[in-house]
Amino acid sequence: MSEQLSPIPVVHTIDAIRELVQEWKRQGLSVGLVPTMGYLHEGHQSLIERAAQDNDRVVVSDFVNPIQFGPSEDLESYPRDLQRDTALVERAGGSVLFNPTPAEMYFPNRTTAITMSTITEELCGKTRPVHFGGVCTVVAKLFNIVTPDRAYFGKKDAQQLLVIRRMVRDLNFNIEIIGCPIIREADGLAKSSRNTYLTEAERAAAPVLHRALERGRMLAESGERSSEVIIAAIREVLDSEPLTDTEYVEIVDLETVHPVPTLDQPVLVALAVRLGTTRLIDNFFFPDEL
Ligand SMILES: Nc1ncnc2c1ncn2[C@@H]1O[C@H](COP(=O)(O)OP(=O)(O)OP(=O)(O)O)[C@@H](O)[C@H]1O
Ligand SMILES: CC(C)(CO)[C@@H](O)C(=O)[O-]
Ligand code: BAL
Repeated sequence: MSEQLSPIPVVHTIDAIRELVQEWKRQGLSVGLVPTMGYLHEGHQSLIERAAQDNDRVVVSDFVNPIQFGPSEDLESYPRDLQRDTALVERAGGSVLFNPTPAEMYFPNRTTAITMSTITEELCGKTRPVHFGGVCTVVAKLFNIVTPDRAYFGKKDAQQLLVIRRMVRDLNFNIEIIGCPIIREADGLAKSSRNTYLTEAERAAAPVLHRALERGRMLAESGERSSEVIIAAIREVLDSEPLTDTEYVEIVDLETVHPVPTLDQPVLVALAVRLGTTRLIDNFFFPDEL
């Protein structure tokens, strides 16, 4: 089943996307996968453009994955606009949009899931306990359905990138994982589908996340190695904005995702902040190498 909203096909079934990819593989073409939850913006666009540079064909999945949302999270209100997404995928050089329904992706009596321990319990995992299990399960399914040569993930969701790399290593997926840089608004706010939830006042306050991280990065670049000092400096900037409610600011090891006292190895400096009801994340890798 495939419907023509624009010149690129929009495919809704697993059989149809498999058929398309198998035909490409018969022709010896390489395939990139960009997993998304839709409501696409320039962050997603950069992933698709990179995938189109590296591969002959690019599958963009557009699926708001119900099993990665907790019961009190925003599954129902998550923004959706398939028509706009299709146009963006086409402009960015994608070959097909894969937009299954939840019923197509999940059998009603599904009993198999991927669970990962330790690294999914840190950072966002503390307040989103079911999140990474749901992400790993859907990404593993997408990997099996699309069988891409390469898959593209944004560094904005840095813990997700570390988790997916680990899953690929642990379960021997023969897929190269490419981490892509964070795309930002002119005022520094990381682009995110959830930015649309912000009120005018919250949107005006939101660049404080990036300003706070830049303060931390400057300290690290000027030789500061104490996590405590850097975290305190980041928190001070966040606290200067009355609308912020900080969930965490942490500096973690890239392998264990466990907090480290000093920046003596490559680290991820990550934060999650609530502005009203909207939860935003941002980060930087130090050194910026992943
Ligand atoms: N600003 C960005 N720069 C680079 N990559 C991004 C950016 N925003 C999202 N991505 C990446 O796009 C992929 C799909 O993400 P998703 O569809 O959840 O978008 P999102 O804007 O992050 O949404 P949300 O608001 O739910 O966090 C992920 O790999 C994510 O890291
Ligand atoms: C990787 C992903 C598409 C899985 O649903 C999602 O977590 C996201 O959009 O980052
Ligand atoms: N980009 C992460 C998807 C989520 O927050 O559910």
